[in-house]
Amino acid sequence: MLKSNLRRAIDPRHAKTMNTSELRAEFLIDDLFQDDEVCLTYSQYDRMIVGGATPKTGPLVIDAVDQTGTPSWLDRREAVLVNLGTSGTVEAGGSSYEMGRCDMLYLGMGSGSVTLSGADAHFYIISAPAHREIPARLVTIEDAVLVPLGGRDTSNERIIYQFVHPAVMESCQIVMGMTKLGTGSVWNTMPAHYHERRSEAYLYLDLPEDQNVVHLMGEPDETRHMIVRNEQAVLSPPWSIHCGAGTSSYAFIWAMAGDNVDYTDVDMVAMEDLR
Ligand SMILES: O=C[C@H](O)[C@@H](O)CC(=O)C(=O)O
Ligand SMILES: [Zn+2]
Repeated sequence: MLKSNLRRAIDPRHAKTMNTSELRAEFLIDDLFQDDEVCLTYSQYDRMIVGGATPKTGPLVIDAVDQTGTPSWLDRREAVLVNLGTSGTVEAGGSSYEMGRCDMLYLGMGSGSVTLSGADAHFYIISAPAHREIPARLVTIEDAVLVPLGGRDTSNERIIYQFVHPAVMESCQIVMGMTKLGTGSVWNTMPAHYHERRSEAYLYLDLPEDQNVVHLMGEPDETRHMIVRNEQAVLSPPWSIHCGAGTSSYAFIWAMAGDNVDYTDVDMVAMEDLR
């Protein structure tokens, strides 16, 4: 079964009036992984699709998705699938890909329907509009470019793994990777930034079931927080910071889409400017 829903783009003037449940309804996706379901959220922020697929008892197929208005969802889009379980298989464009944990599979425009299987697999899905065909590519953690950041004295020692990134491969809009915090480090993306030219989605993972991440969002001088659990995702509008602190160490998958694929094109926020 495939379920998809639409989320509208929220203006920051509206966002700052929202209470906890209103913020969560617009910006948190907490139902990505349901047995034998594909669950897609189509966001009007850069028309990113953020989803999950859990092929528990048999294969799942993604083909037509109402919100895209095309016969097959990748007719005018590209996608990246990440296996968060153990071994899993993805079939697309006449090829079959075996995926280990946290491998990322890039599928270009025109890949057609996608079949996902693996009783112990569950897949995180990101998609964005594309303007040309780029060949599919399986990117493993060995293929990723590592960027160490932060330090122990600021509780943010972490490694950025760039998977779908100009340093590794071409894409149309998607820039995507994973960040793992060192033991004892809890802060991600601090000092904070936003990027007016791209939207972003975070999926928190490797967080123990009884722990939380306090995710910070909002304009730099009007911040709000959401309490996030393991394997829940957050939509980050172009006007919003996106960072957080966990009650333990964790990792997260970040994915962006927008006007450029320049990872460094960010609007940094000075510590003293946060409110
Ligand atoms: O624009 C870049 C994204 O927000 C993330 O890659 C940031 C991140 O992983 C980190 O600082 O920990
Ligand atoms: Zn960012």
